[in-house]
Amino acid sequence: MTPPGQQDAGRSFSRRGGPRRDSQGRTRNRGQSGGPRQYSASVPRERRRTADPARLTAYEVLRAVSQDDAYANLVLPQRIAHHHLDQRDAGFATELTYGALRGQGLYDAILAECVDRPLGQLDAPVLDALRLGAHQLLGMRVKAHAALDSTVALVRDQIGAGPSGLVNAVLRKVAAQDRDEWLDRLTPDPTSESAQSIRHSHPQWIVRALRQSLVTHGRPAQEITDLLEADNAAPVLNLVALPGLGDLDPVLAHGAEAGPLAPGSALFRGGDAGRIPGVREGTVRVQDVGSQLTARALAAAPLDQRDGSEPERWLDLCAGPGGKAALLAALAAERGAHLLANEVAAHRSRLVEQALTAVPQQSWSLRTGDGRTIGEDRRGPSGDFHRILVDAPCTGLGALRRRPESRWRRQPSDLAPLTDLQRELLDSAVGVLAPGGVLAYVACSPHPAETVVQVQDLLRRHPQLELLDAPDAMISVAPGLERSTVAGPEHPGTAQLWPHLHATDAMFLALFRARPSGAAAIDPDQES
Ligand SMILES: C[S@@+](CC[C@H](N)C(=O)[O-])C[C@H]1O[C@@H](n2cnc3c(N)ncnc32)[C@H](O)[C@@H]1O
Repeated sequence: MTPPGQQDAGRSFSRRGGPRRDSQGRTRNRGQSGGPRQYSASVPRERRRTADPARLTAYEVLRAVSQDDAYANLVLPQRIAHHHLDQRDAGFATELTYGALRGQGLYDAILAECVDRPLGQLDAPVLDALRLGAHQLLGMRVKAHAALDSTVALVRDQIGAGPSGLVNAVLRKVAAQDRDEWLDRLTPDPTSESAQSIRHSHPQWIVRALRQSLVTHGRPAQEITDLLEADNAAPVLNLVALPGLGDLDPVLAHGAEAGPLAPGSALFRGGDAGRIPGVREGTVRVQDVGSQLTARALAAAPLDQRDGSEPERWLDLCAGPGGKAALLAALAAERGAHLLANEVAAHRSRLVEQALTAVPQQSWSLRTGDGRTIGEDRRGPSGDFHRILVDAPCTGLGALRRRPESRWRRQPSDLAPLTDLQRELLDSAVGVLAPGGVLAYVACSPHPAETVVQVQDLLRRHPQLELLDAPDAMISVAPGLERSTVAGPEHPGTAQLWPHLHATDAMFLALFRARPSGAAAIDPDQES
C-alpha cells in the first residue's frame, strides 16, 4: 500500500521530466538519478503547499496532546471524522499519530543530534512536525522523499514558510541514517538502562519501575526488553459480548477472531470498531481482555457463609468510564444481583451511565460521589455489599500501549498521592464489605507500591480480611491461563497480567474476603 502523499510526492517529483536545475543549470535533485537519497532535494519553496489530510490529522492530534493535554485516543477519531478520511488514510493517520507519540523519546534523541540548539528552544508546533517526519522516516515504510516533501508541505500549510527550511534541513539529517544506525550511534551499550530508555522510547524512571515490577512479581528482569517492545506494538482491539446481552457470532462473522483467553471475548484487527455488530447498541464493548478477566474473577470468587435468601449487592467504587461496571452489571443481571456503580467525576459518571444503557435498569444504579464517603450513605447492615470492585486511580504503567502519550505525562511524583488515594478507597470499601463478602483490588499497573505493597498493608490494617487466591479465580474464568505466568513465588495469592505474555494490559488483581463475624483472624504475614 502506498502511504498517503507518497504518490503525490512522486508525481510532483517527476512532473518536470528529470532532475530540477537552478537558474545556472546546476542539478538540484541528485536523489532521482540513482544516488543514495530517496527524498526530493527540491527547495521547500517549490514544493506543494497544502498538507495531505492524513498527515494533517496526525499533526492536529499531536498539537492537541502537547498544547491542550488532550488524550490522543479521544481526539484522533474526531479528527478522522472531521477530515472524512477513508479507511486507508485513517489507518495511516492512526499509525503516524500513535507511532510518533510512542516513539517520541527516541525521535527527540535523534532530532537533538540534528538541530543546532536544544529541542526545548524550538517552537512546539515545529517539534511536533519534526516528530511526525522522523516517525515516517524511521518507523514507517514511507519513502524518504515523500516523508520530507509532505512534512515540509504540512509545515508551510500549518505553521508558515519560515520554519520549512529548518524542517527540511533537519529531516535530511535524520534520513541520512536508518533506524539501526541511529540506535548504534546513540546507544553504544544497548543493555544499559539509559540505552533501553532511548531504544524503546520510555522515560528512564519507567524502565526502572517496570524492571522492578517484573522482579517483584516473579518474572526475570531480562523480560524488560519484551515488555517495553510490547508497549510499543499497536494493540489489537479487544471486544467482549456482555453476558446474556451480546452475541459474539455476528462479531466473528464481521471478521473478528474468538479471544483465546477470556470467555465471550474477540479480537478485531479490521479498523473501525463502530461498525462491529452490537458495538453501537452497547451489547458488545471494546474492553481489554485483562480488564474482562478481573471483573469476571470477582464475580466468580466464592463468598463465605451466605444463605442466599436475599439478592447479592455489588459495588464498583471507582466505575468511570464504566468498562468493568458494564460487564459486572451484565453478570449481576444474569444472577439477579444488583450493582451500584460509583464515580466521583460527574462527566465520567455520565460515561458510566452510557456504558450501562444496554443492561436492564433494575440491575444497577449510579452514585456520583467520592468513594471515600460511601459508608456515610449506608443505613445499617443492609447497606453492606457482597462483592466490591476497587479499580482505583493508578499510574497506568500497565496500559502504556493503549495510551501512547501517557508515558511522557506521568511523573515519579504522581505515585505517592495515588497510593494514598488507593489506600483510602480500599479502607472505605472494607467499611462497607459484608461479612463473608469479597473485595477485588485492581490496578492497571504492576508497580510494587500500587500492587503487592497495598495488599500487604491492607491485610495488616484489616485483620478480618483473608487473601483469596486471585490466580485461581482468574483461571476459573480463563482456563487457558497458565498459573506460572500470573503468580510469582513471593506473592502467590495475587495475579499480575503482562502485555508481553498475555497481550493484555498489565492488570493486577488481589481478592480479599471478610471473615464472617466470629471467625478467628490469622496473622496476615503468614498468609501472603
Ligand atoms: C482506573 S479508573 C476506573 C476504570 C473503570 N473501572 C473501568 O473499567 O472503566 C479510576 C476511576 O476512579 C475515579 N476516581 C478518582 N478518585 C475517586 C474517588 N475518590 N472516588 C471514586 N472514584 C474516584 C476516577 O475518576 C476514574 O474514573
